[in-house]
Amino acid sequence: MKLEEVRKEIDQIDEQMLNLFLRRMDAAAQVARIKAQTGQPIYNQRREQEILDEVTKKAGAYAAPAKILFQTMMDVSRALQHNLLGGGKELREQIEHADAAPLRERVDAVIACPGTKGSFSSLAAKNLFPDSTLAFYPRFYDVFDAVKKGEATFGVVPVENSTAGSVEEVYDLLLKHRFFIAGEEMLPIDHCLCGVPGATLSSIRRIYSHPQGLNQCRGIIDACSAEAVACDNTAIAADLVAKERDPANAAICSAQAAQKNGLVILKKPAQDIGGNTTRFIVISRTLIIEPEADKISLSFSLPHVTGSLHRILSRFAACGLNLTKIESRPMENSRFEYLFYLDFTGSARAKDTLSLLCALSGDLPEFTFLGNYAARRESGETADI
Ligand SMILES: O=C(O)C(=O)Cc1ccccc1
Repeated sequence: MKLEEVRKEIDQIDEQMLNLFLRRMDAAAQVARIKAQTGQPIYNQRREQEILDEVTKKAGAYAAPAKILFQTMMDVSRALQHNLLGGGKELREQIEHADAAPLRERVDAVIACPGTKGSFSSLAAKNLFPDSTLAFYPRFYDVFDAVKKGEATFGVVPVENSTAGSVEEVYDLLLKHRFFIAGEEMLPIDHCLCGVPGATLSSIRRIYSHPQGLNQCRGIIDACSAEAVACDNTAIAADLVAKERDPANAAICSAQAAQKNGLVILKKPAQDIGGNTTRFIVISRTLIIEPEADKISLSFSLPHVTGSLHRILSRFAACGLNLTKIESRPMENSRFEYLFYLDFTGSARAKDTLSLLCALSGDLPEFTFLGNYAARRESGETADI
């Protein structure tokens, strides 16, 4: 057979398959109606397993790809059924009625920031909320607590850095509180190594900073043969060094934190790798979706079944949504079970995306829609304090 002839045959098979697929979807829709009348759940694990076992038995050498094909068909059928039965109704209403007022215009908002004046988080907060009031809390934990108690409208916390990676503590707090993400900021981070007047690179014995700062500046810490001492925050480290007045102490912090405390800069930039950038998020108790929102965050857990993550990701890909970040964190009180945290490009207000989110909310254990917000590129600017 010539290539042209085989292609013709494939076209004919595809046409038949498409017709059969459409008939299968119509049948799945009828099942949804019957299940609604009889009050049966959409997901019937035993029946799905029986179908897969039968396919595997009959497909011979193609057992593995046939299983993927049938599993995917059952996934999309289930999504259709969830949508027909109004699954995820609450989520749909929440998204459709989300507050759309831009963050920058919320001048009455109080923004909880970790550390003290001059912390990198506060610089990110100033970029996001130029006219709002900042309130400082020592640790990330306290920022979440302030938002929970309503002391602050929003919180701004770092989630990942281009050199040091994810800030796991913040992911754990976010997944625990299930707050919404209302915005993000990409801040270029230029660390300063600084000490009290009179301190020099050779007088330094201890270097204080947040673990993220210490991890981003390993080279200079080793070059000074100094002890790395972890603090709650880079700006708190600068306050401490100024208070102790010991030329053996130094801090890794922002230029603003150094200046505020009258410290002298011994090395800038102090980080190991150029292009050092941290991504910060805005946490909120209420759902805010700004008009230009183009990034979606969500979390869920997955059953220990082969290919379960792949199956979910392929459903996002089918909607044209691109995965930009995935993180897995151990679940509290369950050994070796994980919560997955995902970021995608996309708008929750787009019809197909909203349908997918609603279907997943009925289908996945522990599903949480964490927000839809405007993705930031690097601004190249650090705010003044
Ligand atoms: O906000 C700060 O200053 C922190 O201590 C957290 C941090 C540390 C390093 C880079 C970005 C944020």
